[in-house]
Amino acid sequence: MTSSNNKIIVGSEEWCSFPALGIPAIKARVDSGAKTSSIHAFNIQTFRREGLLWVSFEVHPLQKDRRTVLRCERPVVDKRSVKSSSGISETRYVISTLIKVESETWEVELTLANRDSMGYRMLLGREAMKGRILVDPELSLCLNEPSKEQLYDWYGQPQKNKSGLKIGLLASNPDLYSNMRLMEAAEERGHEMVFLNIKYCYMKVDEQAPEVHYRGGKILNDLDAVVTRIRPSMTFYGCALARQFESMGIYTVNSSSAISQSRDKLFSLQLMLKSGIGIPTTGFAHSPMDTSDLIEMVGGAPLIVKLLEGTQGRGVVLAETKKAAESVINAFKALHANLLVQEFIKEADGKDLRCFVIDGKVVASIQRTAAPGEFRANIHQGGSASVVKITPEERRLATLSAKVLGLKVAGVDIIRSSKGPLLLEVNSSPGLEGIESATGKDIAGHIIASIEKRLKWERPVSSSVLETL
Ligand SMILES: Nc1ncnc2c1ncn2[C@@H]1O[C@H](COP(=O)(O)OP(=O)(O)OP(=O)(O)O)[C@@H](O)[C@H]1O
Ligand SMILES: [Mg+2]
Ligand SMILES: [Mg+2]
Repeated sequence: MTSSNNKIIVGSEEWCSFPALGIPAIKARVDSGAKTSSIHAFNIQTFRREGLLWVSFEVHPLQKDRRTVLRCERPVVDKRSVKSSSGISETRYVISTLIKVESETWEVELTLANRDSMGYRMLLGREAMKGRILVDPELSLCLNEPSKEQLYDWYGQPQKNKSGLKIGLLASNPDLYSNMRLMEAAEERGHEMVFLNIKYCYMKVDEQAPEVHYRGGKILNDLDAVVTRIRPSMTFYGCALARQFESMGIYTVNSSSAISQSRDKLFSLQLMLKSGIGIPTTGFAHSPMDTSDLIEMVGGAPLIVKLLEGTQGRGVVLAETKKAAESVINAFKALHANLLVQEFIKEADGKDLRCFVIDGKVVASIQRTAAPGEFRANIHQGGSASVVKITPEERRLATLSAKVLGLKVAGVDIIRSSKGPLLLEVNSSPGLEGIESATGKDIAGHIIASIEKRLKWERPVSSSVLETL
């Protein structure tokens, strides 16, 4: 349908295609409120071709279907930095490519977004529609809609037989970004993932036939692997469940022993030191009497006092003078808390590194920078994240720390001191949001891939005809 001035009339959602990207059909949400158009892209990687910066990325052209994947390549025409509400800066690449709507073809700019826009794989913004399209928001799907047969022809029959792995996600909150991404990545790679709420699992401790049951009485006996994402407050019970799965011969990542070990901060730092990993000079105490000696032990003020139970930067205090240090330690003492005093690495200038280690390799790293006037780089304390290139020494430190604790997946925090990189801590359930949005990498996919490798699972040859497009 066209208007009197020959513009194409569209409704709120329409099918279009991108001939130069090899996308024969994709349904777009028409959104004149957005300036630029965007496409939901993942596994975004840049490379150089004939001196130009190119980007390669994958697209799921069909809604609610993560198994159909197209890989596309285009030169980068622009990079835009978008800062999310959580303070994470994200680089979005912009490409220019041909769009085809009905029988008309023209060049448009597309932002590669790594989030679904309201369940649509693409968003058609007003710049792309300028001079060519009129929107009637009362209508939808006014243009030619591809038939089911046509879609099968282009994208292959939907696969019915499940040949993937069955993986459990042992965690507490299915709505957490990290957990949603793991579920998505497993499905994307052809597996079935079930969310197992730690609270709803119970077990039969039996030498011959150990079992895990799930709320309602279902016996969990058909899992190939379990991804363990245990929050600190659930360490005891979560690790007991992980151990139970292990005794049933199910592969766990991370394993129960590695998690319990890494949750004990004193023990894990002692293990690190034994392997020659450098940490800031640290003193440990439980409600100490000899406050003054404790302070001298780590070189005097300024120093850092940490509650052993703290996370996300809570319970970490900078004491600038000996007096301040004494009062903080005495206050913690009154709480009968386990505490740690540590040399303050001033030259780190409010920055630290988070290296994400999977299977002995650093797959992504970010630098976290504290908000002005703050020394803690935690995102939860207003810090911001950016991509960083780490040195070979930092890489070694990160992989060795994960290895010493036996963690297949680890978030290793490193601080840059004048004596070289020092280890701050190792996290056995590192969050994915900060690192994925800052680097654009599919870390969840990496985790699932490491399970496939360990279980020697091979991807069945795709029945689709995508290669020929
Ligand atoms: N010795 C130190 N010198 C300088 N800065 C430090 C030191 N220790 C910690 N920091 C800063 O404070 C932040 C928080 O410290 P740390 O990571 O030890 O505790 P946490 O973040 O509460 O624990 P978790 O990461 O498990 O949530 C670090 O990210 C770092 O920026
Ligand atoms: Mg900590
Ligand atoms: Mg930390």
